[in-house]
Amino acid sequence: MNNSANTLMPDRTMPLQLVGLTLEYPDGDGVIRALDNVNLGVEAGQILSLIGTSGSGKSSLLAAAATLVRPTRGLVVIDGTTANDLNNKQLAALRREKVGIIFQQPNLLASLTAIEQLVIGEHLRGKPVKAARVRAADLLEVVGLGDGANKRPHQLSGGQRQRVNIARALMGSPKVLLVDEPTAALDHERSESIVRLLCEVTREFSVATVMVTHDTEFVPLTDAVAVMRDGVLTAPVPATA
Ligand SMILES: Nc1ncnc2c1ncn2[C@@H]1O[C@H](COP(=O)(O)OP(=O)(O)OP(=O)(O)O)[C@@H](O)[C@H]1O
Repeated sequence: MNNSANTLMPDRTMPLQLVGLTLEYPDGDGVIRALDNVNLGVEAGQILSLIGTSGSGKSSLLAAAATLVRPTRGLVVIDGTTANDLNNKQLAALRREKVGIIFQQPNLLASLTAIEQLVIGEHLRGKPVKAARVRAADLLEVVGLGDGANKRPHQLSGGQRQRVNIARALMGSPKVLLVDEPTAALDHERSESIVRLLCEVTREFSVATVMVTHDTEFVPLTDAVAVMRDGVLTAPVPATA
C-alpha cells in the first residue's frame, strides 16, 4: 500500500476516507504526534474494528474522522465532501447530516423517555416532530427496544441504554458511524449483543462504521480490523472468525 499523502487521491465513492492524516498536539516546546500519516477507507455497509494499546491514537482518529478536531495535515473526506475545505459552521452541518457518533457512555437525559431522547435532537434542528416520532419508533424497534420507548434511562439496563444511544445516532440517517468503546461498561453477554447490533445496523442502513474496541473477542463479528500503534495505522485486514 502506498502511504504517501501526496500520491493518494481520495476515493469519493467511499462514505469515509482519511488520506495522509497527521494530527499533532502541542506538548511544551514540541508536539505529540497522535496520528501519523493515516490512510483509511471504509465502504458503505462495512464495519471496521480499530484496536490498539492505550495512547496509540484511536480516539484521535475518531475525533478527526468526526471533524471534531482539524488535522495538522491530510484529508478527511465524508460522503464525497472534503471536510478540510469547510468552515466551522459548515463542518457542524456536515456532522449533523452525515455522521453518527456513539460514545462509551450513552449520555442520555435523565428526564426523557427513550423515544424523546431520539426526537429531541430532530426538534432542536427544526425538523417536524411528528415525522421524527415515527422514525424514532421504527429505530427503537430495529434496536430491539420497541417496548421500551416510554421508559426513562433509570428504567433501562446498561445494554438497553446503549441501544437507545445507537438508535439516536441513526436518527439523522448518517453515512458514517463512529463508535468509541461501546461495550466498555457492559458485561460479556450484553457486549456481544451490542457489537452484533452494530454489525446489523451497519448493513441495514449501509453506513460506514468504525468501532474502537478493546474487546478483541468480538472483532471477528465485524468485517475488518486495523491496528493503531504510536499513531500509525496498519492496513485493514478481514476480521475472520
Ligand atoms: N487534547 C490532547 N492534547 C494533548 N495530547 C493529547 C490530546 N489528546 C490525546 N493526546 C495524546 O495523543 C496520543 C494519542 O491519544 P488517544 O487518546 O488518541 O489514544 P487512544 O488510543 O484513544 O488511547 P485510550 O485507549 O487510552 O483512549 C496520546 O499520547 C495522548 O496523550
